[in-house]
Amino acid sequence: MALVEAHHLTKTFRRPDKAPGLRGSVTHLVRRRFTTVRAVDRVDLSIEAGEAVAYVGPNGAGKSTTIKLLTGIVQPTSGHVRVAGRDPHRERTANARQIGVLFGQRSQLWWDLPVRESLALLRDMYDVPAAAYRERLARFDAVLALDEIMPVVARKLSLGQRMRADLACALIHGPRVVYLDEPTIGLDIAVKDRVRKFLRELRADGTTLMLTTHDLDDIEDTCDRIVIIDHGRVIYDGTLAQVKDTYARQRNVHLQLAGDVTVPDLAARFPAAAVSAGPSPGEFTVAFDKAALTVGQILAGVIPLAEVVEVRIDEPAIEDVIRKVYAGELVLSPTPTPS
Ligand SMILES: Nc1ncnc2c1ncn2[C@@H]1O[C@H](COP(=O)(O)OP(=O)(O)OP(=O)(O)O)[C@@H](O)[C@H]1O
Repeated sequence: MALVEAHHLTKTFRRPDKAPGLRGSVTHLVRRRFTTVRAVDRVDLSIEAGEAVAYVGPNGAGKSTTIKLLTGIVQPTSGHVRVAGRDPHRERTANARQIGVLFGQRSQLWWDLPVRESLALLRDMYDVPAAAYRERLARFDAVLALDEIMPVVARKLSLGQRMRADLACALIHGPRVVYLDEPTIGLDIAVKDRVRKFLRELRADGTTLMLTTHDLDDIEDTCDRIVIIDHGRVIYDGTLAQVKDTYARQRNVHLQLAGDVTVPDLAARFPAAAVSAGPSPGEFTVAFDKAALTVGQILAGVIPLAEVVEVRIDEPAIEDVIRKVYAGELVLSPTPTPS
């Protein structure tokens, strides 16, 4: 059985349907009307131990609500969810021992306590053995540089320091599954790198990760699998490589050539590609579908025409694909087949 299992998981909220202003409030008191919002709509998920899954979607897609369902904070309206065989809502206390949660926009630190004391409180709450506690702190310190923030009262931490401390708090009890909701939001590049490195190490240790993020570099750095949600529904679930291969097959090869080669010369060689001249003499870009042509074939076609001084290949970025999905320009099939 998978570590995280959801079947037709659904959460609806009732939102008051109220006209603005005092008149709207009074009318609402007399005649209550509500709109039902399906925040999560028949979501199926199956995450195996040790996987790192990116859970992405536009604002309001239902990401945070899914995390809240998996952590047991909210109860499903319908459907089924199990984490390590447990019902997260009904068995909240037992579930809390096996999961770690980080909400990037909210802290779980005790505001008036130094970081060291927040960690010690969590150690006691979760009955973490002394040796495991010391070993974990040492390991976290190596990547998150905790020592320098241990004596600082939480409310005096900068955002980056707070996130490092919160990550340690979310993991001090050695959870099997970690849910991270926007773990790098608002952080500068140096702290982002530190956090991503930490996530990679966690993953290497066999911890299962589920990550919601708007920062696509987080995904490329940490996850192999991506689940895209929109309007509460899963619209794609597959590997990152599959998304790229299936929906981002366009490749660009930039060539610097020595000799009298023209765009028509190259275009005649590669009728299936689009050839354009670069900004300097001898520079060309060959844009092609990787299913139709390979870089090797392009080089083999160019070498008889001119000396190749430099070659650069653009890999498709996952954000291009996801941006198109968000903008409605690309419709992903839920079970894509690789080309
Ligand atoms: N407690 C609530 N009461 C009413 N509606 C809610 C509640 N929580 C979430 N919603 C609605 O459910 C939908 C999904 O919200 P959710 O916060 O899960 O989205 P999200 O993908 O995490 O968005 P974001 O990227 O902006 O954080 C939205 O329409 C939101 O307004």
